[in-house]
Amino acid sequence: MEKRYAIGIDYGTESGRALLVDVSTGEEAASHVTPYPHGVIDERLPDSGKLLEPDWALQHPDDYMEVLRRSVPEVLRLSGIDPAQVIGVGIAFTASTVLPVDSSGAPLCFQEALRDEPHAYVKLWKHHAAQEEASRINETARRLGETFLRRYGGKSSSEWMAAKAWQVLNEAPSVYGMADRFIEAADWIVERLTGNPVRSGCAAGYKAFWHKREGYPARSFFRALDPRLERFAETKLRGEVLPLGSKAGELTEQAAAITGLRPGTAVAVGIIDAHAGAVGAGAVRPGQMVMAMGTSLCHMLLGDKEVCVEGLCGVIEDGIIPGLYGYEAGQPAVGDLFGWFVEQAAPSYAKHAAASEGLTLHGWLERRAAELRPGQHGLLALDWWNGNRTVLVDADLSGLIVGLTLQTRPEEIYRALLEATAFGTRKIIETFETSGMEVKELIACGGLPQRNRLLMQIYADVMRREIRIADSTETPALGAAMFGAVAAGPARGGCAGITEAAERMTRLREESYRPVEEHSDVYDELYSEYNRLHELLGRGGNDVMKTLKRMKRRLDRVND
Ligand SMILES: Nc1ncnc2c1ncn2[C@@H]1O[C@H](COP(=O)(O)OP(=O)(O)O)[C@@H](O)[C@H]1O
Ligand SMILES: O=C(CO)[C@@H](O)[C@@H](O)COP(=O)(O)O
Repeated sequence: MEKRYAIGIDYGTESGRALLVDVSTGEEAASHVTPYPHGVIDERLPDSGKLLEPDWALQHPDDYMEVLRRSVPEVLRLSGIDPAQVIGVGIAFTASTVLPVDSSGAPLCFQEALRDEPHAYVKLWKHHAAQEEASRINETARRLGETFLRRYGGKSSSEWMAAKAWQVLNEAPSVYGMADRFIEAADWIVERLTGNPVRSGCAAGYKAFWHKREGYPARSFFRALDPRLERFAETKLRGEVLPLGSKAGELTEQAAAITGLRPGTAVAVGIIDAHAGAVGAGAVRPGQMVMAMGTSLCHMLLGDKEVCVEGLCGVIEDGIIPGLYGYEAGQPAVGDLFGWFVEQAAPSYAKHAAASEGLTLHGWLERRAAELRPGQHGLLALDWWNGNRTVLVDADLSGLIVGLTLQTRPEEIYRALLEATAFGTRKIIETFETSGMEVKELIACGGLPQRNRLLMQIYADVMRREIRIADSTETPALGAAMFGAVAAGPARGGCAGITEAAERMTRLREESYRPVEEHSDVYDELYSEYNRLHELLGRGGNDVMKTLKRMKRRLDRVND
């Protein structure tokens, strides 16, 4: 029989990737990346150059269309397969990445009159300027005794739908008024492909307080936030919410013309990229934790019971694998933190040395840092360069390095930053365990496990656990393709369910990272100091980080 394929499209922070996969073996036939032409818009709007405030992060929705226009035809061309052999398409997307659209589903920023209006653009997941709204959501939900917040570890984040939409209402009420709906970018792309305005139960569950039996929080909650929000859920969040594994619809003629695929190809309901990564890493059993390690780090844990864990991002029934509870936790700066050091803080001599040795600066720093013994640099860092997502859930926290001296070298700082992110992950795992959740197995996926061996060894040492690595280097795209195969269904040569897709299409690498006892002993000591700093500065009543942030915001505004 002729081979059947699915395409997974993974919309990341900086770029979108299409992956063409054989649905019976998981063999990756072709992949293509389209960097977003506008990238992450965090300083100025594209056309007018209008300055954005601190903590803003926007995107241009046409960049997402560019991925459809370029990467999908390109994987067909590279593989040489007949488009008729592609039976399904799945979409993985960062989240909560949200945009306001008009009644035709067109983004408001496409309107000439709104091109100069920051609130008309996509708010990327790492847009952190709605912290005030998030804090008020938390206070109000607590005051009213709302139970939905328990599913999110007692706190909602400034990254999520309600905080972002409320920020639009507060700062640009006319834009809020013009928005027919606020939607996740994943759902927007699915709507472009199928014409169907359906919402992903995964994104709605983790990022918009939706629950499969209870729906969205009641009107009274939204009214208590702000009377203008009373009908927010039933108006601005309109659209049928479909569970993962369902078909959102079929490719329209128009979408087929853009992508080169056949009209009628099945399109799956969208999925958050990290969750798709967990599926693409083959996690289907309770106790498996997948760490999607890239710009940020998302920890996806499968469980067979619902436990409310302090400060975790969310527990959603069927949220990753139908039939299980999917837990999400995360650190919002991991690759980005190492990237910050390389781009903003490493001295020029290191850059020259790396170039003369034919290494990237990351590679050079990693090699040097690997020569150090754990603890030898005398440093300890808190990894909060982009705030803390779990367990403190506070975007206003910031980074810290303790122990710097006149002798401190760049590779020492680099190593301390790698370690800080590992300590942050250990804190998350320990929080799960003390809440009664079992973490039996660690699987890593994403860009970082392929790029930085030292980082992975440090994680194994800090966690005192073996870490297995997903075979695919593109697990979010693979997971999306798997959902595409499920949406197509067995009659068209696809899969009957996601567990079958995982059996057929995923595998782990032979090689794994194992802890080295004496390293782990040192890291136990350092971790207990990390923990002390975590408590002292994260919730010990010491507000120094918040004071500094407030001061910066005030002065940035004056400078505008
Ligand atoms: N060798 C390296 N070691 C550590 N971090 C790296 C290395 N190379 C790139 N990075 C960081 O990895 C991140 C990109 O990760 P990747 O998984 O490709 O992207 P995404 O999270 O957008 O899918 C960037 O933040 C970059 O700074
Ligand atoms: O927030 C989530 C998942 O909940 C991610 O989409 C977000 O962290 C972006 O991740 P990456 O850019 O893929 O590291």
